[in-house]
Amino acid sequence: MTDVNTLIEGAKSLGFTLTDEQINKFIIYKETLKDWNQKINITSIIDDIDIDIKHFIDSLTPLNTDLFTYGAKVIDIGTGGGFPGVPMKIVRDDLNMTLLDSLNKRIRFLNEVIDRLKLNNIIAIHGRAEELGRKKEYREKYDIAISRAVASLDTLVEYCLPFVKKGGYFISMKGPDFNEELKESEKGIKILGGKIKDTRVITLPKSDITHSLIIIEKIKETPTKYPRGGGKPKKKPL
Ligand SMILES: C[S@@+](CC[C@H](N)C(=O)[O-])C[C@H]1O[C@@H](n2cnc3c(N)ncnc32)[C@H](O)[C@@H]1O
Repeated sequence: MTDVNTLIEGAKSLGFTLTDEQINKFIIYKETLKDWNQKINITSIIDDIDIDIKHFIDSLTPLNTDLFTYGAKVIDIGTGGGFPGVPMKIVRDDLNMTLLDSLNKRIRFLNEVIDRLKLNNIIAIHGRAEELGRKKEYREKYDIAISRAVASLDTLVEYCLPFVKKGGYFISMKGPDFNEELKESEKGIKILGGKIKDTRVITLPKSDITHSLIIIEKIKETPTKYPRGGGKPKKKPL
């Protein structure tokens, strides 16, 4: 018998009462994750309770901001095994979700997850953020860009802010000590058309793990020369 209590109680303390259908989707997601993880490297977190807390519950924390309006168009950049995008989509079926990753084997895994969980209005795309962010079909088309554990914030703002519409938000999911990173990103945030709106520190339910959300509002269009190519966002952050 799969123990779903941690998931149910953790979600509840964030304000989400999971339906049987949603619980079932999390169970299938976890099975698929553990199964594929034996063949391809998706995550180093493999313990059942750890997956519930560090992947599933943690991924739901951004939904507690009031930014995710009904039907919002969201892109999860560097989604890996689908975090935070897939758990968010399980709980908020109305969201229009794009999952982006530069590793094609992870995209294949995500397509299987989308299929097995029968999720609609969600797509997994293969590409590098700094390349897709220059393309008309993706550039400034999203209400929210979100990213967890992909790069330092000064690099990440150049990956993510180009996708966000004016008036939308980039949410960076970080650890507890974000002040230094945030300071080093201030210049880039301004150049790319962003403005720091809020920072929130969250203790994950059923644990003593502290995480943070850095919320950046897009107040101006990103100048066309960004994101830069040739690996510059990473090698030489703004
Ligand atoms: C450490 S994993 C984190 C995955 C997931 N967000 C999580 O929190 O579990 C980082 C992921 O970002 C992807 N990635 C790194 N740089 C990227 C880029 N420039 N564009 C798109 N994806 C990228 C990697 O392929 C990898 O799957």
